[in-house]
Amino acid sequence: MMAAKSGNSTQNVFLAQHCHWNRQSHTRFSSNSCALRMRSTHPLQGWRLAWPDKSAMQLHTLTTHRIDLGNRASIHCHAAQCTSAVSSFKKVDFLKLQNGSDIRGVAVAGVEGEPVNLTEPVTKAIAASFAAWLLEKKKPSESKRLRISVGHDSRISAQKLQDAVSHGIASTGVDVIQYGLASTPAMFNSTLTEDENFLCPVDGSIMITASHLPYNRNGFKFFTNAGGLGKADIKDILEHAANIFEKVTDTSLKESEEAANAAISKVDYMVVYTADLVAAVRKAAGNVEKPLERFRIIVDAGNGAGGFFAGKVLEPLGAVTTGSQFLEPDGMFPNHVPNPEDKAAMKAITQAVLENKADLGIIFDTDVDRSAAVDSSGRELNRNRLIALMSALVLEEHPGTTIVTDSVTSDGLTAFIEKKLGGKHHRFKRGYKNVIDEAIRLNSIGEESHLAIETSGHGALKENHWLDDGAYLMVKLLNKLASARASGSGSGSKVLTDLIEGLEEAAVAVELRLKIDQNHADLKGGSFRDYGEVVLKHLENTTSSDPKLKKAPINYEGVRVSGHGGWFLLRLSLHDPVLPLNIEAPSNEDAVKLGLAVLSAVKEFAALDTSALDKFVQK
Ligand SMILES: O=P(O)(O)OC[C@H]1O[C@H](O)[C@H](O)[C@@H](O)[C@@H]1O
Repeated sequence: MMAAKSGNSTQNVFLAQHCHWNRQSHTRFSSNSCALRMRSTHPLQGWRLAWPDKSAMQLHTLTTHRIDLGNRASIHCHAAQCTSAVSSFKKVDFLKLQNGSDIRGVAVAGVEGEPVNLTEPVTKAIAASFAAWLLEKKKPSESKRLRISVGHDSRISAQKLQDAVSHGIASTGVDVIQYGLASTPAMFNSTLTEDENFLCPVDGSIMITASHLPYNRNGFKFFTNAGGLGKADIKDILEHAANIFEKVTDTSLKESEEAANAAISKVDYMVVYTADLVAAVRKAAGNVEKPLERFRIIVDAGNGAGGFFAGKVLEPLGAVTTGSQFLEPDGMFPNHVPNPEDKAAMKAITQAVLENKADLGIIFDTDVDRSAAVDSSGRELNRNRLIALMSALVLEEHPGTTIVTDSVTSDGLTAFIEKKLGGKHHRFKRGYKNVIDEAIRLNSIGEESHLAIETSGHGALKENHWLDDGAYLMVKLLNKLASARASGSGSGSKVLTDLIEGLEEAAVAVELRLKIDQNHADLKGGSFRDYGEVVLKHLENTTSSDPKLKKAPINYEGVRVSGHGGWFLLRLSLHDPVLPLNIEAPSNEDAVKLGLAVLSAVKEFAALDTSALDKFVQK
């Protein structure tokens, strides 16, 4: 099951340079107090982050640098003054690697215009910074060593980044538990599992993934047992990483690698994670060993990390999975983009379901935090339909509960949740972390919510620790199939399709992404966000004078307007210099009218590329 833990020889190497977080007091430690602390406490844990560079004797020449992090925190960096400390690494803009609550960058060279910025030294600095953040947060006693699990998806840069992450963590004196190929939700789960045989629970976890992005990208998601880290913490970690990075030398890097290998263990954690999923379905079916016997279920993992679902979850439950496709990890993603929002991906799983006469098809994104399904007739159960289906299941268990969704959900979905299912639809913002945090907030103020879900296929349930887990969403569907069969109330995926009967769907539903040229003079040196806000304000003013259009009374991002039997939403992208425009309407003609209303308001903005909208209204 796992490799034995090797020794702990990292400690001698990391004795010279110390960067530490001091969130409360902003106190500066003097050089002497730092040196004393180092000798009198556990050498590598506590408040310090040690990044390897020089020798212990350089402790005598420590100087302190303080970097302010606004009102959240400050970093104190004690760096030995030594000319050999001059890093041979190029300056890196660490904050550019932030992507909401994730870190994303280019890890593989070869794509024009996309230089590599997620190098191994950068990765090490980020991992070391996360470990330092964790040490500061958990404040472990001197006798306890913290541990961080590290997993990755199928990307071709996974191995090299896993090594770099491991070395970065180990350089702080924190133990590293490598899981190898894993899913994002499994990584979070490892902070909750209580099983010392698997070295669990871990104190923190890092998933190496860039979700559905192209092969040359990669990135990180971070977890503690409180869930995924938020934007503010990621920003702190990146700023701290930049500071660490500046102090790294070639020699220090090499030394750290040799020493760090000793702090690394390997565990097959997916065994635990998949056993939990299997147990959940068995339990829902009334403790039947093979509740999915005679079901034919096809999995499409898109050559990402989700292939385990066929052999390790469905088959033990009795399902036949022949016809499943793209289960082998392949970081070049040769078949289709692993993304349940992608048309080609949905077409591929639909075809496989129909060709194999399967009862159900299941598709995951690369790191399995998103998913969708296809019923036996080839009907896609993704986007609004998946939300409707999950809402139906959750509202059966929790009548009247609030369903939190992202902002691009349809009016038909609201009507379905509120009129047909008797729940409440709280349409919030785009972004999986936003919807999850909002559901948690609602519960904290007394409004019961059990489901936070996006049209992207991210969905999190209260019963599953608010973890957005594509595999768990699919387990909820399997539970329904299994329990319906056990109770004799139905067999096959019709049970699921029947649940969303009455969901009204617009004949036309499009998303057009209007780019903002960040270098355009019209920005007057300002940010694309400020520019986008001006565009949105102007659209809001223009549409308010059109009697055929009505602004949505409650709306949390962008401008959402009803009219011509449909609606549109123009908002700022969470990450890109883009204004995504969603339009839904009963006919193409109505959709064009809505498109024209937007176009007439935004066309005067010279830095906005409206070509997609121009084309759409000319149809
Ligand atoms: O704002 P957009 O560019 O449409 O991107 C929004 C999406 O970004 C990422 O993919 C997040 O994982 C999703 O949770 C989010 O919905």
